[in-house]
Amino acid sequence: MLIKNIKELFGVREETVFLKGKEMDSLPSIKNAFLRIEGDTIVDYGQMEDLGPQNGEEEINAEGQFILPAWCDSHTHLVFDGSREEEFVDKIKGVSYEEIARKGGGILNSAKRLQEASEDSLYEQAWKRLQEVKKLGTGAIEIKSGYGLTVDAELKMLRVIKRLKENADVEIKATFLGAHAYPMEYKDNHQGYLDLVCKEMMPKVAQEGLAEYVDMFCEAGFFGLEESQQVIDAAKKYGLKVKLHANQLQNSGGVQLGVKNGAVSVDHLECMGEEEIEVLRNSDTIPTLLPFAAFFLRFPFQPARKMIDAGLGVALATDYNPGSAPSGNIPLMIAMSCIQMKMTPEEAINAATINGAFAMGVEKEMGSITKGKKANLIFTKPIPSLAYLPYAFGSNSIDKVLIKGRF
Ligand SMILES: N=CN[C@@H](CCC(=O)O)C(=O)O
Ligand SMILES: [Zn+2]
Repeated sequence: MLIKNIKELFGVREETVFLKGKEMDSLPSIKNAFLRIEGDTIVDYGQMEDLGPQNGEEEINAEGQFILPAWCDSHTHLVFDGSREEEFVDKIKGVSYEEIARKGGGILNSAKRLQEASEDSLYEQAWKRLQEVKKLGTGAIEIKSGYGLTVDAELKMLRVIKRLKENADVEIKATFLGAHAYPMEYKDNHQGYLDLVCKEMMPKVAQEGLAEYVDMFCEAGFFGLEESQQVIDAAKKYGLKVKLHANQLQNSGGVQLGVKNGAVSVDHLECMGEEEIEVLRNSDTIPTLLPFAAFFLRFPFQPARKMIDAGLGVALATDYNPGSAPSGNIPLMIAMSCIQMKMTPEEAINAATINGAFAMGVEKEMGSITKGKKANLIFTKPIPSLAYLPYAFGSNSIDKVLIKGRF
């Protein structure tokens, strides 16, 4: 397939490197470009004037359109049953997120529903969500368990993710999040639940190859530092990589714990001090910001500007889940990051493409326009500039999406 007359092709990179600090503000591009695809792979690109002889391949005219690499959403909870808008209304009326959780709402509410739902129903609901985010440009997505909280229900969730993986063209990575919340029956027996997660669930997850990552909600009131360390130690034992939900509600030491243990990423980061930034600067752990959760729960937005100005590279992800971020709309998330966190459009796009790809281990195949990578592309409608994308935040500026060489 040959795509011709592209107004501007963005995210063109010969080399795949995680972008940090000032590098994040550059999104290399080619104006008046062509792009050649063979099967599911990008094989060539350049300026129209350098397009050599054509060989009767299928042609697409992208006149007036920009093309970008598809998004890599490195943090979602896409598999869940139903929705939680009654809690949304409670929050409007003044009940806090923690209060809702203490009364058995929140994560436990979703867990109760998920335990009762059939695997087929969960699969169908998640499949619909996947189709919805694909239309908005998502070409790779990480999905966590964590609404099961029993051996059977956690495995059921992970099998749903496995099925999605087998049937979807979007790239999917699975994460085991058994340590998401303590079920009511373990309220006074945390060690009992930790043993269940580490000694019963995790061996099965590893044995069936159901997840590549282990995550935990590392936060006072959920999994404390010592409790999270137990989960990390078990993950290491089973050869699973570590991610953490950290510093959402407090400066709880989650960032430091993640860095100390070589976590791939620490995610959320609403509560960040100088020390956390410094610790991250001296590590390979990726800070992943989840602005939808801050927005939806009316928390302060993550200090993206401060972090990037301090030389850090960040990834952005939606956190798509029924409780704190019921949306997987990356164009909206990019707009929010520009408007509320003062990221430039280039920084936000890099954070949701190449840096997101690193945060979910797909950087060799996705996240940029690079020869040999998958043809995962977003075609915009005719828009005046790249900045128009976040500027016109309520409009859908996406015309079509190509995933692995297919519309
Ligand atoms: N913070 C922990 N877990 C999810 C929300 C879970 C929920 O409220 O259902 C998150 O990433 O925001
Ligand atoms: Zn999350």
